[in-house]
Amino acid sequence: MIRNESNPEESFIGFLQVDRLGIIQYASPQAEYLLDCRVDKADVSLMTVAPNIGRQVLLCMEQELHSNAFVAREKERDIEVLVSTMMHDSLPQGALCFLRDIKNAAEAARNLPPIKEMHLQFQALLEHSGYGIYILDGRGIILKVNDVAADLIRLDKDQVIGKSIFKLVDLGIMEEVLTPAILKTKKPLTRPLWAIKSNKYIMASGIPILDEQGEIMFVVVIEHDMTIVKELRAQLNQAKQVAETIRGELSDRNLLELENSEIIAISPAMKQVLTVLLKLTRMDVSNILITGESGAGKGYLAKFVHQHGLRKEQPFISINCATLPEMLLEAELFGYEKGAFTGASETGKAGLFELANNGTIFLDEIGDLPFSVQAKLLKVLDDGEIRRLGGTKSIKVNCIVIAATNLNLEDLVQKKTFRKDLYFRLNTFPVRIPALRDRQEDILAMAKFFLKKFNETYRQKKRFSERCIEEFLAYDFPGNIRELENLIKNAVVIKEKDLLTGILPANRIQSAVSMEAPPQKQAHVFRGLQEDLLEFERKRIEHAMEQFDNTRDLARYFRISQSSVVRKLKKHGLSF
Ligand SMILES: Nc1ncnc2c1ncn2[C@@H]1O[C@H](COP(=O)(O)OP(=O)(O)OP(=O)(O)O)[C@@H](O)[C@H]1O
Repeated sequence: MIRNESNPEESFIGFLQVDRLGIIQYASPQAEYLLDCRVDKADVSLMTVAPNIGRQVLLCMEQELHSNAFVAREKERDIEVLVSTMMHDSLPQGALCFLRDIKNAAEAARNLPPIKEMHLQFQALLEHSGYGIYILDGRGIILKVNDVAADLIRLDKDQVIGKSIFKLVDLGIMEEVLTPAILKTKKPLTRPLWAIKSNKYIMASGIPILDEQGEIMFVVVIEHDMTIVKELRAQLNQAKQVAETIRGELSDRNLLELENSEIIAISPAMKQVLTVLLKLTRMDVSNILITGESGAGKGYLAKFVHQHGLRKEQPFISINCATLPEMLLEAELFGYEKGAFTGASETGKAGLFELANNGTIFLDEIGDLPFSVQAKLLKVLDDGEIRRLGGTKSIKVNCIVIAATNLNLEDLVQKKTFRKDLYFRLNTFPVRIPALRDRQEDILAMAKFFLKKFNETYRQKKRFSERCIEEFLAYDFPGNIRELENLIKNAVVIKEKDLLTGILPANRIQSAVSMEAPPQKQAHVFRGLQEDLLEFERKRIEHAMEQFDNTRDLARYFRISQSSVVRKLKKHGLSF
């Protein structure tokens, strides 16, 4: 509002601050220009430099008016004055005076709002901005303070206006404040403060207003109540925790969605494995070591990790470390430059790590990795860099590494055929897949899944007999899922009859089924005679159906009529 340009003649508004005796505390260059004086020493009275104005200002304080406006003639100028009294305990402590030359003002009136209007605007801004506002002079005396600021420190405005901020802090009336630091450094400052009395968290910004000499005229401090922001931050943290929980639940939901996919996981043990793998894929972590017996699904799950991860659009490169001799394996993994070895291609070749860049590389049978290649693999894991055979420059690669083995790597480390440091690097996220025999719930689901798959592939309508299912559950599946898959594929293709029986290796199944016998007898104790007879009848018919393929032969075998055979087949849901 005060135009503070270097040439006072171009300014319209002068500003003065006097104490309650009319001694000038501060005069802006504009005020000095209008009153034709210099206030550079102490104790200059307004009555001396501008008696007509001084008289009216003192009168205003005497009469305890909050503000007044008048026109007075000084030094052949008609000067319009707006007085704003600084009150303390309802007593005037001094006054702020805004001055302007009416003649100039008339000329400028087209551009400037009347001084009273400006004052009103200033007051409105002060009181209704929503921020706490202090205005202090260059000595730290509080000139103005609005209701919001007073409320934040739980004091009346009159208790602080006209007082030194230093004294108020010394007396413990106000707590930590910004102004002393700003007066010292003459620099703006923003700091969080804690208003103990109102229990509010405040963000305070103080700005020094400097005069032409670089001295502080005022300090304006604006306070923003951040309590709500703090509360919102607490709510946000709470929301984040909820989101984390939901994310955890989502991985369970993902498991549900997987029920429709080609991955079978009914048993709690397998569900746990999938939950862990889903977490790892979501976090895009590398160095996952999958262990488990041969055929348990290690390769299948490695692919699953890739397909459900952030890199699913990128390559999935798989290599069996047991199938290639040392030199070739090294060339496969890291590539080679032309002429690197006898028989090397003329152009050189990129290695699998390069091909898997940004995607996933799956190192199957990692326990069989030759010792010399282990050191090179360790370097890739540590530095994310490879060097082609015969090459000199390092190439950066960024891929998820998943390794798998059915060997016990710790044993290999003991036997010194596997590097300990590599084992620790690869084993960052170990996942053990349980053997199929240890997840009974999955056996039937898998069996049904493979039967449906191969029936579709080979256009068959094969189905399992009851005995077949009992045998599955009693069998120990040394070859795990791969064995089950192959057995069913074989049976679907080879067996003549649609009702599948005896598809497991005969020598192993005998003992397995007989071992299961006692609990079954136990179960019979609780069944009625009728149910037992029905089950006996069904089993006999199923056995007979393995030897005969029409109802006529069955009738002859059981020595009953053909129509009785048809009725019984229908009753048990059986057919040829
Ligand atoms: N969870 C599963 N759901 C459906 N099919 C599966 C599942 N896990 C494995 N399979 C099937 O089982 C077969 C064997 O799996 P995989 O080759 O991944 O076993 P592996 O543990 O890697 O065996 P190896 O140690 O001999 O390499 C695969 O052909 C796949 O079709």
